[in-house]
Amino acid sequence: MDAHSLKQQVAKAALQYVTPNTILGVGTGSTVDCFIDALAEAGIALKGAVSSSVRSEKKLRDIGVPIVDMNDVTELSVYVDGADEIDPAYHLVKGGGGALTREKIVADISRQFVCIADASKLVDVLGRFPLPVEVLPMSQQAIARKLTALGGQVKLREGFTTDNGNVILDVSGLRITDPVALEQTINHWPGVVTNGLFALRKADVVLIGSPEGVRTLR
Ligand SMILES: O=C(CO)[C@H](O)[C@H](O)COP(=O)(O)O
Repeated sequence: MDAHSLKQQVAKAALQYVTPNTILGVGTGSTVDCFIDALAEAGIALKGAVSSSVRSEKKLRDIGVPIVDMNDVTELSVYVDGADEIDPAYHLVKGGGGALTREKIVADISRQFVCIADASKLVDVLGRFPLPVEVLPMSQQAIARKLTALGGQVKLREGFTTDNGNVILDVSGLRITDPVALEQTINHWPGVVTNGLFALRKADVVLIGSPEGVRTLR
């Protein structure tokens, strides 16, 4: 089974968490693209969606799902999104697509975060995938120095601006044994918008696609 088929398989499995005629939280990435395709294929009618990126908003509109402003909802029952890494406690690294801040905001107001990914995303310890950190452009150098002092190698994501008008620093070489502490530490630095650790608000359900079928971890 190729990588795209695994994404399609796990995306389809996430449909069981979708209640028709409700407002759904929808994340960003190639697995979420497959999920939006699966929604269209299954003909599930939604009242609307709160989405974590301009990219997903466009794709949702194209299949006829109305986009709902985050300020017009108090809570979502379900948020479906992908991840770049998942540890055994369902802490995540996200932000490979650069949508980490909006993803964190939407996940935070959702009762259930359903994470969809293929088995290659499972790790024992987070840190194999470079940790994305969204920063205000004026603080780029100051934050890069602090991240380097933590032991990471810091690289500016060249030519990329987030949907919020900021830049992303990708930090490789970290071995993240205490994701909650690291998430809090980095987020306290002035100039950081947020980092890609989803440890304080982690996934509630993880669906893993593999050639043997979809596994549900909760
Ligand atoms: O966090 C994300 C975007 O900011 C994505 O969920 C993450 O990068 C996984 O993407 P993909 O499904 O393409 O592997």
